[in-house]
Amino acid sequence: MDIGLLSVSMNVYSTKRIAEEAVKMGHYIELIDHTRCSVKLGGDKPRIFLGEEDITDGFDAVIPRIGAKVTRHGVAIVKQFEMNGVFSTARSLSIARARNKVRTLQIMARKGIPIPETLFSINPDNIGQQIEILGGAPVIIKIQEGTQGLGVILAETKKSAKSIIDTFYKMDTSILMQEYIEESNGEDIRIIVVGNKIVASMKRTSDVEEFRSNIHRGGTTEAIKPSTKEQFIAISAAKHLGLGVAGVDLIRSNRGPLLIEVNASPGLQGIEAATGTNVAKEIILYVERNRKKRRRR
Ligand SMILES: Nc1ncnc2c1ncn2[C@@H]1O[C@H](COP(=O)(O)OP(=O)(O)OP(=O)(O)O)[C@@H](O)[C@H]1O
Ligand SMILES: [Mg+2]
Ligand SMILES: [Mg+2]
Repeated sequence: MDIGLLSVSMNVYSTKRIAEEAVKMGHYIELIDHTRCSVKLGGDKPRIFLGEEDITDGFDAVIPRIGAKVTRHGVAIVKQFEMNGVFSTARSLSIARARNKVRTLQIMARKGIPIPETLFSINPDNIGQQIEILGGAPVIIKIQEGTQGLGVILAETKKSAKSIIDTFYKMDTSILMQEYIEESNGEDIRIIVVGNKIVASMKRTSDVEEFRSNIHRGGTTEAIKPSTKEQFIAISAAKHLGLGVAGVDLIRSNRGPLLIEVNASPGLQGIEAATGTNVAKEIILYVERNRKKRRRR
C-alpha cells in the first residue's frame, strides 16, 4: 500500500524507523511535511496539496507524527485526509484530545480511570484557596500542552506555588495543578498501545535530584511487564481517546497506578532500545489490518 507519513522531517528517529519498516514490509511510504500542506475547499472534492503537488488521492493510509508546535495545523490536515476517506492511525479529534492534558484527564475522569487529583483554573484572585482545594503544597504545576517534561514544575511550598501559578495566569498560559505523588519516587511507566494491545512497556527512572523521569531530562529506562491493572488502564485510555497508537504514562501511587497523560505520537527510540521490541513494525502491521481500500476518482 501507499502510506503517507505526516512528519516534519525524516531526520527524526521515530519517523525514520517507521519508514524503514514500511519499506521492509513491501510498502511505498512518503514523508508528508504537514507544515507544507495546503487544503483547498469548495469545488467537487476538498483537495490536499503538498507544495504544488496534489496528493488528495495519493495514499491508502496516513500515520500522523504531529509535533507539539504545529498541532492545530497538523490536526486540520489529518482531519481532511479522514474526511476524504483515508485511514489514519490517529483520528484528528484524538490527537487534539491527547495534546491537552486537561482534556485528556477530563475524559479519563469521566470513564473512571484513576488519575492524580487535578485542578484547573484561570482565576488569579484566589490561588491560595485553589491550592487548598487540592490539598495544599507540595503541588505539581504543568503547562497543559507541555512535552518532554518541560513545563512540569514541582512547587514544594504554598508560597512558591502561588508565585509560579500567578506568573502563568498573568502570562495567559494554560496550566493545571496536580497533587504530587511523592511515592512514585521519580519513576513512571510508559506503555505503548497499538490497536487494542500492549506492544511494549518500560519503567523510566529519573536522574538524581530530579523528579521528572523523562529520558530528555536524564532518565534511565528498563523493560517491565505492567500489572494487570496497569495494562487495563493503558488499553482503556487509548480506546477512550480513540488512538490507534498511544504512549500512555502512569505513575505508581499508594492507591495504585494513576494515569498522568497519553501521547499520540510517542517517541520510539527509548522504548525500542529498552525493550528490544520492533514498535515501528507493529504500527505498520496495524495499518495493514485497518486501512480501507482506496477509492480513486
Ligand atoms: N503528579 C505527579 N506526581 C509526581 N510526579 C509526576 C507527576 N506528574 C508528572 N510527574 C513526573 O514528571 C514527568 C513528566 O510529566 P508528564 O508525563 O505529565 O509530562 P510530559 O512533558 O508530557 O512528558 P512526555 O515527554 O512523556 O510527553 C512524569 O514522567 C513523572 O515522572
Ligand atoms: Mg506528554
Ligand atoms: Mg510523559
